[in-house]
Order: sequence, then C-alpha cells, then structure tokens
Amino acid sequence: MSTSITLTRPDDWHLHLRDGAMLSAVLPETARDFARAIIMPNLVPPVVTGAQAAAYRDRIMAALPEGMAFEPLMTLYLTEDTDPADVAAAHASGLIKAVKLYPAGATTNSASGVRDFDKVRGVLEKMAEIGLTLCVHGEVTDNDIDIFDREAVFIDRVLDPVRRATPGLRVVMEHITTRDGVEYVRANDRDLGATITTHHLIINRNHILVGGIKPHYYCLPVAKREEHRLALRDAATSGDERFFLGTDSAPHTDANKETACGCAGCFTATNTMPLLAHVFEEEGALDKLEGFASKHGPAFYRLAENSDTLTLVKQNAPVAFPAKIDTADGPVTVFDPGFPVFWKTA
Ligand SMILES: NC(=O)N[C@@H](CC(=O)O)C(=O)O
Ligand SMILES: [Zn+2]
Ligand SMILES: [Zn+2]
Repeated sequence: MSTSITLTRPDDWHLHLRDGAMLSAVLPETARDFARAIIMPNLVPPVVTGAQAAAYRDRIMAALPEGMAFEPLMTLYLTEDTDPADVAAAHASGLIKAVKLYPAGATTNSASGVRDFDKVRGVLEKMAEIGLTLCVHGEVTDNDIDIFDREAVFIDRVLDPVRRATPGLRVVMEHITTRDGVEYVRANDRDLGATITTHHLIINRNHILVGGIKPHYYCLPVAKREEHRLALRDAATSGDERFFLGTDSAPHTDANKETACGCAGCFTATNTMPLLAHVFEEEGALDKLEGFASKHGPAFYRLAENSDTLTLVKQNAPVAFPAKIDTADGPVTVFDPGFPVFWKTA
C-alpha cells in the first residue's frame, strides 16, 4: 500500500547556491523539486550591486542542466555603502526580490555586513517606500552575548527598533530557531514573516553535541533547546501564512566541515521535501505542508503560486538518499536526519 500527496510545486525562500563548481553541483539538487528560490548573496566578494546580481543570475542560468526549469529570485547583500538608487533600480527592473541584511560577523561570509544600522537607514526607507523585502539574519554578534541567546537579543535590540523606525518595511526573519522568534512574528500582523529550515524542525542542540561533536549538524543560527524546536514545528505546521519554508541549504565541502574550525551550514537541498513530508505527517499535519512549502511564500512576496505540481510518495521501506554529492571541490555531505524516512519525490 502506498500513500501519495500532490502539492503545488514548492519554492525555497532561502537558499545558498554558491558559485563555480559548487554552483554546478548543487543547483540540480534544488531545481529537481523547487520551481524558484531566493538566492542568498553571501559570495566572496558579496553580491552588492544590481549589476553583480544580474551577472550572478546569468551564471546560475548557465549552470542549469538542459531540460530543468528553475527561476532564481535574486537578492542584494546590504552594506553600509549600498546605494538606495541602485537598489530601487534593481527592484524596478524585476531583477531582485529582496535585500539581505547580515550583521557584520554573524555568519559565513558576512564580513561586509552592517555594523552601524544608522548607515543603512536611507536604504531601508527607500525599501519601505517601494515595498521591497528585507531578509534578515537575526543574530547579534556581541562577544558578551551567549551564542544560544543571540537571536532573542537581536529581536529586542535591533529588529524591533529598526521596524519601528521604518514603518512599512517588509521583513522576513530568516531561519528562525527560537520560541522568541515565533512569538515575535505572531505578535505582528503585518509586514513580517519568517522562514523556517528543514533541519531546525528535526534537530536540537543535543544532536550536535551529545555522543561526539557532529559537524554536519552545525549551522547558524545554531540549533537550540528542544522546547524551541517544538515551537518551530508548531509554527510550521499551524497553517499560519507568516511562516514558510526557507531551507537555508548551505553547502560546504566535507574538508571545510570536518576540521578544527568547521564552517556553519547544513546541506538539505537533496532530501528536504521527503524530510518535510515525514515531519508534517508526524505532526498529523500533512494537509499543511502545501501552505508551508508552496503557498505562504508567494503570498508574502506577492508573487503568483507555481502552476505545476510535485508529488511525494510514501514507500513501504526506508528511502536511501545519497550520503554525499560529488563536487569538483570535494564531497558535500547530505543532511542525515538520523531516522528512517519513507517519503520520496515521484
Ligand atoms: N546557515 C549557515 O550556517 N550558513 C550559511 C549562512 C547563513 O545563512 O547564515 C552559509 O552561507 O553557509
Ligand atoms: Zn543566515
Ligand atoms: Zn543562509
């Protein structure tokens, strides 16, 4: 006996595709299941200007295998020198769908991010005026703030003041990891949404640390206590339109993960939809998966839903997903949930 569900084809509202050989290797993993994705701009050097975003978009399309359809939704990396007029022009031409805010030093390739929020006030005001979304990596970087508290402190010290100072600014809190993030979104009924990753619905901080350190479960924001994972599951499966899928699939080679100072990021592009089917079924909420993965994101970004579909089928035996994908830079480990998964895409 097999069960199947057919969804409007999903989109990924937070994705790292990188560049060069890594881009070529990971792009098909996303394009197989997803129609579109918000493409994170944290390359080295970052994608700061409209011209750089256009060139990156062309490199992505050139890397797409024949016969695959995929639309990259481009973003600009906000710096203290970003020109509001360049942002407005890139938005008006349809090239970009969002601007990404990285607090300087918060995560992978964020050195060019923002230190002084007063310096980006003009850009944020322009974005509020034209209705362009700000995607936020929501963690403070102060040395005296515990890494497990950095999201909650960011909401109080940075996000809420910035939103109050810029009425009408549309914000997505990216990859929320805490009950505090869920509650902040629920307490605001306009201009605020949040992405939730696949892996933060599955792991808590014990998975990273108990029984030996697991570098492939290390990402930023770092997974928190179990109560927070449960709050994320509740938000994702609630049907609340303000929460939608952003996988934050973030490939790093095994050599860069399995080392004394390992990179942050989980690579989930390959098996995200089967893992989500497992999680939503476990929560008795398979009927909410389409909203989370395929409908709430387009609604927030004011884009049409995809017109084609994706079917997931439940097998009788566990599905064997590849443990790694090969890239010219070396292997990249695929996120292993640590339990058998019976769902696969048709
Ligand atoms: N999530 C991560 O742990 N890493 C991301 C950056 C980010 O999204 O913060 C990356 O680019 O590797
Ligand atoms: Zn981030
Ligand atoms: Zn990310």
